Amino acid sequence: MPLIISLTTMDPVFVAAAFAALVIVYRVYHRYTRISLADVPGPEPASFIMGDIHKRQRRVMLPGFGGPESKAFFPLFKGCAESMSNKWMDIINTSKDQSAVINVAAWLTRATLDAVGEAAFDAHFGSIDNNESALVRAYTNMMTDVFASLSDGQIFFQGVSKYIPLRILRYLGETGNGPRLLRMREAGSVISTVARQMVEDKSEMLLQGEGSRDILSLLGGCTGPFRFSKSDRSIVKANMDADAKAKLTEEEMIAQMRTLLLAGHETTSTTLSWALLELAKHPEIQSRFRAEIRETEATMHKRGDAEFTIADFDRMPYTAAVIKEVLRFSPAAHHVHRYASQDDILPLSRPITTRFGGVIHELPVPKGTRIVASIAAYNRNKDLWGEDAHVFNPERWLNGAAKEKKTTSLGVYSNLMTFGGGVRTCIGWRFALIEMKAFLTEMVGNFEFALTDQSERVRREACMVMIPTVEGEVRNGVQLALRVSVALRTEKEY
Ligand code: HEM
Repeated sequence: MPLIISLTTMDPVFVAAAFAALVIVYRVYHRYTRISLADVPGPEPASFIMGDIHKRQRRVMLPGFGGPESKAFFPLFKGCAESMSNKWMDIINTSKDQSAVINVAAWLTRATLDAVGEAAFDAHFGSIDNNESALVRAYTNMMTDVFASLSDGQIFFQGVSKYIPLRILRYLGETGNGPRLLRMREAGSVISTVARQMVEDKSEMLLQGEGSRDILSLLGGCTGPFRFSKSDRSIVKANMDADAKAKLTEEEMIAQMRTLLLAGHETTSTTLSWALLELAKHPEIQSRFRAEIRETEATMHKRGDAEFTIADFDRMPYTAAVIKEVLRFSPAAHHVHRYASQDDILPLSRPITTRFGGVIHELPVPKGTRIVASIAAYNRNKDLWGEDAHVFNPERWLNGAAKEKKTTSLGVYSNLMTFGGGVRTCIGWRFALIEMKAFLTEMVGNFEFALTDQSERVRREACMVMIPTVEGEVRNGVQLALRVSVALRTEKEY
């Protein structure tokens, strides 16, 4: 009571000032005693937003990327790999010493573009035969032309772009005339035209009852979440008749196709390129890998088959180990972005020392926080992968070392972060695995890969994916030149 009485007799200005001072003291006390993300040392983040639109679009596409669907594409991937290796064989046969220096990364970009075209859209781009088509020209070196070697000004703009309203950013993207923007718009326009044409062609085919197993057919055909209506001549319009929760507008469909075309070939070709570089650096690993391929071919011939089947891979543990190690060691996408949609607290597997010397065991993540999660750092974290985390060593997948230290279980495949994780996990990860098996067994079965004088200068250039380039020659785009020769077979191995 005496306190209340004395407060009521005090000068109100003094009371207000005292109250404000108390609030400030409390705020300062709270700021320095509470754990804050701001105290954790780390880089500045950026992000994109999750939401219902994403959920709906993903639900529409998911049926096309299941296990059986991806496995069914194996012969098709093998066909694309064979077309490429036939071309390499021609180059080698016409060279003087039965070997040739080939920019394997550039070939793989085109071969995997053909593979995603056939599998996802039942479209025959013919990129392996014709590297001058509009689509191939649109994609060739697009990532390095647009994203490589940014100037200080461009990096600064990227940093501040998160404070600029989306509408203004879009306007700048549509009207700006810098060479990178022009390149991106030109490529985008070619790719959209091809996508629209594919939708039209597929609509016509489905009308004729010729839908196949490709993803576009699943979107517009009878096995997907949409029903193709004969009274309507377009997949997109048919899709508009479908359940409102699971429909794509025309623009969304074209956008999805553009995403699939890009995400479905740059990532796989890049990973395959890094695989070949590691095999060239480690001839003993390459030989062991080839020996397993030969052994499987022998079994296959014995039973009267001429081609690998998907089941053969279950008997190829070293192949699986090489692929896992490539995915760990050289993840195509080096980081993913997240945006916290609600307040959360992350428990830490290892305490962090804050910038003020405090030790924290959990991390508050306030709503709205932008997060950059490093795939490359997770995949080479010594706590998880051991002291040799920075060494390319497929053996770790066979001797149990890869599993030994795991306290976490992350992602969709072998505790690797390569395909991301959670609601935005790579939709095409099974597709990619089957494709990589098809390409690697074809390439390593037929060819030997060795380093060249240029190999020392090969660098990963972060252009959304880690593109192989040559130091000092980034403007020349994707480059990974290896010496390729025919892998000899003994009499018995034919
Ligand atoms: C080795 C090959 C591949 C790698 C390393 C890879 C990696 C990734 C990563 C890291 C993400 C982001 C996940 C996240 O934010 O958490 C992603 C998303 C995506 N990937 Fe892949 N990817 C590969 C192959 C493919 C293929 C072959 C396709 C399609 C044919 C594909 C289609 C997509 C799509 C559509 C998304 C967006 C998914 C969503 O936001 O829901 N990817 N991929």
